[in-house]
Amino acid sequence: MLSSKFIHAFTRQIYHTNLITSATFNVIKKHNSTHTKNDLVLVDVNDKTGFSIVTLNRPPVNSLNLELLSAFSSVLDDLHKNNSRGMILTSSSSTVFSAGLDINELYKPDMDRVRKFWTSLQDCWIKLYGSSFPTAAAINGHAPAGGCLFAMCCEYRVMLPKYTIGLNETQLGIVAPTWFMATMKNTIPLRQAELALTLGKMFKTDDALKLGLIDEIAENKEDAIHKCEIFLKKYQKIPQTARALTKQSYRKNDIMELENNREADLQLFFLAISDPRVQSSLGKYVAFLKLKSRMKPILEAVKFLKGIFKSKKKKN
Ligand SMILES: CCCC/C=C/CC(=O)SCCNC(=O)CCNC(=O)[C@H](O)C(C)(C)COP(=O)(O)OP(=O)(O)OC[C@H]1O[C@@H](n2cnc3c(N)ncnc32)[C@H](O)[C@@H]1OP(=O)(O)O
Repeated sequence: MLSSKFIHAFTRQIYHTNLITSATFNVIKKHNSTHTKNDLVLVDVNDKTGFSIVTLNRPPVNSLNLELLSAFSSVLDDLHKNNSRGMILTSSSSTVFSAGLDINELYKPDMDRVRKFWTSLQDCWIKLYGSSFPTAAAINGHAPAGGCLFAMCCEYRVMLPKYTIGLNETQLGIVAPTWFMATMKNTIPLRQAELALTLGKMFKTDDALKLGLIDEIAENKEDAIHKCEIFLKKYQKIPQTARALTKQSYRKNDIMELENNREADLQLFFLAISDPRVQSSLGKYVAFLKLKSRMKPILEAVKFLKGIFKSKKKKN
């Protein structure tokens, strides 16, 4: 049976696509500017296509904290209300799409804040995965864990070469929630999803393409956005309501599973982060990331010296 919330969402969709007149679309058309949600999420509507480029903008790595998730959730509401023609999700970083959940939200958490954090993550997933408007991701950098999740929620993925994408949770000693797994099962073949999830595997761009985790490779961010636009334009000839309801029907079991069990999912999350073994893994991971970040200049210097050494050897 459909949950009342889901029926409401469907009804709202029909209302939006059938009853809201072109006046709503004109509002979008007039605004060809960049809107900000606390600067953490930038929205740029193209007046010719009606597509919104939504840019995650939390340097250095777009790690998903409460504030970023709340801003993103509110952007998704706005796009829905404005009957958006389509969304392209990307990042303001030149090397990272999103580093996934902000580990600082999970490690030694404040319980009041972490409740809001997880609830916001649930909101974003429900709104993005079940959005009435078509979505594509221009993955212009690494996309581990939550970054991969948001990319997989979109209906089409274009990625730049030499980056990595995947649900790496098991490598951190944590278990991806069932709705993360469901999103991956909806994206790549079941058997491959099981292997990828249990191994916590991160895929390089080429391998992600072979697996079907992404749909295309682009030369640069501009090309990625262009390829996403070509994908979204395919829907311009398809009646909006039929497209939206087909997508939502396809994804409804996964969405209803979470909609109907939000509190249980929250309790499971609390249980996981209260486990001393999980906290210990997260603590080690935070320390590893910090060390890696501090070692960067040294590693880069070593790489540079190696390069000089190699070219001198070639000359001799
Ligand atoms: C318990 C149930 C919950 C289950 C669900 C979990 C889902 C998740 O999303 S868990 C998060 C998993 N994310 C990762 O494993 C990614 C970790 N980060 C990286 O692999 C790399 O940072 C990167 C490949 C994304 C980028 O590499 P790059 O060399 O460009 O940057 P770094 O020098 O590594 O990082 C810069 C800076 O950012 C901090 N940082 C990186 N990732 C996170 C993060 N996820 N949360 C918080 N902070 C992060 C890193 O420590 C550096 O900070 P400092 O310069 O201040 O040390």
